[in-house]
Formats: sequence, structure tokens, C-alpha cells
Amino acid sequence: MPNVLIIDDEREVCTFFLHLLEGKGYCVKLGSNGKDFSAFIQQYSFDLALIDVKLPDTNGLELLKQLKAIQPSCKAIIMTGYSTVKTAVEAIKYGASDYIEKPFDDIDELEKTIEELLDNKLHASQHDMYKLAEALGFVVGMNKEMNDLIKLAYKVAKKNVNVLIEGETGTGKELLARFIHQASMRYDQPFIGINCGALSETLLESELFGHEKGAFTGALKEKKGIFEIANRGTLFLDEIGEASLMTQVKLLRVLETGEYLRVGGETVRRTNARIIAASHVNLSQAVKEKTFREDLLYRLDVVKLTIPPLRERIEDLPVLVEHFLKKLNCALSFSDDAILQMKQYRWPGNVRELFNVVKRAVTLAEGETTIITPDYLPEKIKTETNIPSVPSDETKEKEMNLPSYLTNWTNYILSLWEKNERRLDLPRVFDAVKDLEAQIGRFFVLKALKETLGDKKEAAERLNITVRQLRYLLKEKGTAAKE
Ligand SMILES: Nc1ncnc2c1ncn2[C@@H]1O[C@H](COP(=O)(O)OP(=O)(O)OP(=O)(O)O)[C@@H](O)[C@H]1O
Repeated sequence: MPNVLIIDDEREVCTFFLHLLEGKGYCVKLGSNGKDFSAFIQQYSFDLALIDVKLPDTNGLELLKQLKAIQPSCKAIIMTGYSTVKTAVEAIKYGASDYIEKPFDDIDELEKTIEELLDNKLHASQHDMYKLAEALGFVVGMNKEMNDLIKLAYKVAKKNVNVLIEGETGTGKELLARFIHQASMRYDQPFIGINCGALSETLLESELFGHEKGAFTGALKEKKGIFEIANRGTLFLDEIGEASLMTQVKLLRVLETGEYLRVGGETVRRTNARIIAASHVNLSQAVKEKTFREDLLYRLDVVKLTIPPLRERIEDLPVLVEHFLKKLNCALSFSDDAILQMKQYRWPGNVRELFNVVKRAVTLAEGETTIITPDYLPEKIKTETNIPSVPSDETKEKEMNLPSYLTNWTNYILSLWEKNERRLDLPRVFDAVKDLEAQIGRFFVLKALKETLGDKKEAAERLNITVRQLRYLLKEKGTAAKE
């Protein structure tokens, strides 16, 4: 019989779950604060915990972290009010299986979610997730960050929240947006994309909101905007960072109220389109530079998904190449050294650039050979080598991705080893070795900090180093290397 823990300070919520779950034969424990949680978690082992975000003495995220540290196999659902949806999405990143919004208006859906978690159907739904990605030609690969990203995307797809996708050009932002649309309840409604950078201000406004006849010179007929066409579907606002400040104000109004006016119109119209916005520039930075409105960013990034650049998931290059060869219907293959060379390149144009390189190589090689060697690669790929990327401060929270760093590092050293060139820049190898030491130190520190909920002293003790060394490994400013 599954053991379920409910932590909520609203009596009615607790009573509701007690009736619902005891009726199914589950064993239910009720608590109303962090203290109750600690007492129960020491005493019993749970299969599922439903935790409210807002509690009188703590918040649900803290409890979730403790739960995952003490009873990692216990599933968790976070309960939230609409205004705390952002926190709920954070919770999924910390290991919650799902979140539910209060008040609960779809009890059947709620029961289904709970039953699926307890029956371990999560695995089956992940299977569906990979099948959907495959059907859309979206290669997920082995990279942990990409896998976490797609799992989060799949979970939030079913919720009616706006999503912001950030990532360098060509990383697959639009493909991910399509994946979210297909995984959502809106899959049978239109998915409409618009590039906010490609149109002038007036045209963009008229594309978004539509216009009335005679609204401006050239507006000979009335026209529906894409907010109207994508109603009940998904609206993909690509390069949102390029929208003018005026357009941003108008977008903000629609996002706040769901209402808008056609250009030159007076009738207030409503839209129920779900917004997925994408940007290759970092919008928080754009806010600092005053080119993007903070209130609009707040509305858009209820869920933020950042796609890593290809060079940070280079272990997946072979499977992407394989996928593109299939897509091109081509029986050729790449030689090992061609793949190795490609792994050394920085790929500023990311997956799109990779696709173009594969297409070019296939065109050149067809009729000449069945194995594509480095000779068929562009000159820049043959000459440029890529030092394994050092995780930036901004990504340090989410990465925890030691295996992928180690794979990159090993590939890099092996490529130098196997290059068989007469000259080798040994100091570069030494730099890479130094980098390896620093990064491994940092990965262990980040892991320890996660386990100690950010307590630097405790983390340093666990690692047998001083707090000062720990801060140095985190590259905190003003910390000297040695004591
Ligand atoms: N994970 C992937 N699997 C398969 N194909 C991919 C993947 N990521 C990107 N692509 C392909 O790369 C190309 C660029 O992808 P997409 O247009 O989604 O990128 P983007 O980030 O939206 O680009 P931009 O910033 O230039 O708008 C497309 O042809 C897409 O199919």
C-alpha cells in the first residue's frame, strides 16, 4: 500500500486529499508545516509527497530538496497558486515529478497524475517523449543537459504557461518550440511562428494583431493577425529581443490581459494563444542594457529553457551526423578521423551549420567515394581546434555535467595525440591539464554545495578543503589560489 505524505497549511486541502487517497487504499499522513515534514520524514518512508510551496515556517522547495536528499526515490508533487508557477517550474528542476495549481479544478486529471506516479508510469511517459522527439526529427542524444531540458519541456508542455527558449543561433529553438506544441493539449491547433527581427515595426504590429481596412497606407482590406489565427494554438515569437520597445508594450498588454486591438481598430479582441518566445541574445542582459522590458521578460520566462551550444554537447555530434545522413537519404558514412575533426570545431552556427557541412560533404563525395574523409570538410573545420569548453559562471548551477566535460576533454587530448603532425604545441596540452584539475575541483564543489543546500563550511569539511580553497575553486572574486 503506497505511503503518501501531504504537507499543506490549508486544512481543506489536507482533508480533501485524505478522503481522495484513503478511499483508494493509500496510507496518508498529513502535516501543515516544515516541522511536521521533518518529523514524518525521519519516521516513515514515503512513495509520494504532495507539498505546498507556501508554508508558514519554510517553503516547499526547501522541503523538496530535503526530501530528495533523504528519500530520493520518493516522488514529489508541488502544489502552487498561479502566481508561484515560476517556483513550481524550479521545483521540477530540483526533482519534483510534477506541479499542480490550486484551486484544483480538474480532479480526474489530479487523480490520474497521482496514480501514474505511484504506478511508475513515468517511465512509459518518458518513452512517449523520446518517440515524439524522434517523430519530429529532434535528436536528443546522450548529453545530460539536453536530456534534462527535454524532460522539463515535455512536462511543462501540458501546462498552460508561456515558455522562453534561449540559445545561440541554430541550436534548435524552433524545433524545440514545435516539440512543446506537439506535446501539449494544443497539438491539433495551429502552431504559428513569426520572426520579430525580420519585419519593420508597423508590419510586425499588423502581423501580430491584424489591421482594419484603411488603418495605414496600403491596408486595402482588413486582415487577421496571428494572435487571432493562433487562438487556442501556439504562437512562436522568434527573435523576440528584436521587437521594438513600442511593440514590446503592446505584447505586454496582451500577455497581461489576453486582450488586444487590431491596428486602426476599436473592438477589443481576446486571444488564448500560448506564447513560446525565443531569443539568441540573453534577455536578462538586454534588460540591463534597457533594450528589453523587464516586465515583458517576467511574463515570458515563466519557464526558461536554454539550449546548450553544440560545442558543449559535442559527444552527440556523431548521432546528429547519422540523423542528417538518413534525412538526406544517403548511403555514405563519415570516416572516424572526419568525425574527430568535426568534434574539434567550435560550431558557431551550431546544428544548422553541422547540417550544412554534412550536406556539402555528401554532395562533393557522392560518386567519388562511400566514406567521407576530412578532405571533404571545409577548410575552417580542418584547421580549427576547439579547447573543451569551460562551463561559465552562469551555467554552473545547472550543469553538474562532469561526464560530458570529461568526454570533451578526452576527445581533445586524443585528437592531438592522433593528429600525427610533426609539430605539437605542448604548452596547450599543459593548459588543458590545468583546466582539467580546476574543473574537476569545481564539479565536486558544486555537487557538495548542492548536497549541503549551499552551506560552504559544511561542503568544505566534506571535501577536506578550506572554505577559502572552496571559494577559489568556484572562482569567487578576490580569493587567492593558495592559503
Ligand atoms: N536536436 C536537433 N535534432 C535534429 N535537427 C536539429 C536539432 N537542432 C537543430 N536542428 C536542425 O538545425 C536547423 C536549425 O534549427 P532551428 O531553426 O530550430 O534553430 P534556431 O535555434 O531556431 O535557429 P535561429 O536562432 O537561427 O532561429 C534546422 O534545420 C533543425 O531541423
